Amino acid sequence: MNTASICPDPTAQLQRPVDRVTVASISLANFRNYASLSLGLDGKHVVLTGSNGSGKTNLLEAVSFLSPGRGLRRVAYPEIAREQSGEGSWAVSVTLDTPSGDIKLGTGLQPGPDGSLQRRIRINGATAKSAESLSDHVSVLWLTPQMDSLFTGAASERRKWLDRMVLAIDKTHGTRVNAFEKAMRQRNRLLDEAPHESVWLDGIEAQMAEFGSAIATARAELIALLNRSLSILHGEEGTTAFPNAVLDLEGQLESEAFSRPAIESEEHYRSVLRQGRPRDRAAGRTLTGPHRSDLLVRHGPKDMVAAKCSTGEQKALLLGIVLAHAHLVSERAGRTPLVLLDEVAAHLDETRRLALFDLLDRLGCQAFVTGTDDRIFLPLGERAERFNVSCGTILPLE
Ligand SMILES: Nc1ncnc2c1ncn2[C@@H]1O[C@H](COP(=O)(O)OP(=O)(O)OP(=O)(O)O)[C@@H](O)[C@H]1O
Repeated sequence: MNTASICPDPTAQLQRPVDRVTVASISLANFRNYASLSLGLDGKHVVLTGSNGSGKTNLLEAVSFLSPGRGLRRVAYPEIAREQSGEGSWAVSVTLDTPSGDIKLGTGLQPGPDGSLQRRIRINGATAKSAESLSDHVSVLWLTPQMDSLFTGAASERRKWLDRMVLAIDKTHGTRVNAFEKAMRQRNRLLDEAPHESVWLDGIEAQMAEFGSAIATARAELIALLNRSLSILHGEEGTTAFPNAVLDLEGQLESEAFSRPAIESEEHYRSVLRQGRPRDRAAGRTLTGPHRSDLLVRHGPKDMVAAKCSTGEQKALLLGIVLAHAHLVSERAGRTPLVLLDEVAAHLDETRRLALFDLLDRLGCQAFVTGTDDRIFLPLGERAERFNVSCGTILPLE
């Protein structure tokens, strides 16, 4: 049965108070160009400036490992270990400051009982079973230069982004996506090797329909919630700095039978899969399902698809969505997320930059921002702690 529901009524307002969660300290061991680092913070925004290649993004990446997945660069864990060390292990330890007290989180690649390196998660000193447990304590959102081509690039990247946004408010979403992909691989193999095994196919397609419709439901709900947060944060039209983005899901399916209204129906998807066996067998893959859908983003005021907007407009739309997502996560989780903005401020004109700083104030979350020029962050004044990053060391700026 399809049980996915991020929120039964996407238009409902949540009234719960929001807790402010900040990083009070962070320690790194053997993490990229940091042999070891220990940094105390005071809960304000964190501005990291320094020359290219000094280690600014690396620190943001370390913070991004406080969420499930492979961090903001999406690399294999062994790549993170500092090359010069000759070891494969690395560690990130963070103390969070929350209204209910400090929480100590640790993650990294550490040798297991058999000596092989495994990702470890520790929460308040105890080993946690999975990285999803981190989501009970902190949410981490980010915008990086690698995301600049999101609107013009492959649909698969937008789906991954969308799923990551769902994951930030529904920690079971990753399991559902993995289960769907596993079942789809099994179906593709069976169609190829034993297409007449209809009982097996029925069973696998039932699983695909269960997880596939749950994925589609969760994505559709996230989009409804995000559109609402976009309107609340930026106004119906958006501001001059952040034009409102309007999000939608497109089927992008070769079969009209799996159109948007039907996407959340498990029974319908199961029958589409059954009927589509000959065609999918000929194609060598499953042609219908949530793995073929796309996230559509439009520039609201211009009523134009994001991919056709200027580079600056695309950046403003992206940033507007990330901030709206921060608003949504605060509301749903009842606590502010950490927001990592890598090389974002330098690409904004002064009006947009000041609007960004104001929005961060409104959201109340702790942001980690990077750049090569410290002066553009001066308007943050007392709201931020400023640091210089240089060859794997981080020192406060006066
Ligand atoms: N596994 C590793 N071991 C050692 N050094 C590494 C490793 N991975 C990356 N580095 C180094 O880390 C350095 C800093 O990278 P980072 O991406 O943080 O720079 P940055 O300060 O964000 O620079 P930019 O302003 O150019 O974006 C790079 O010089 C890179 O060679």
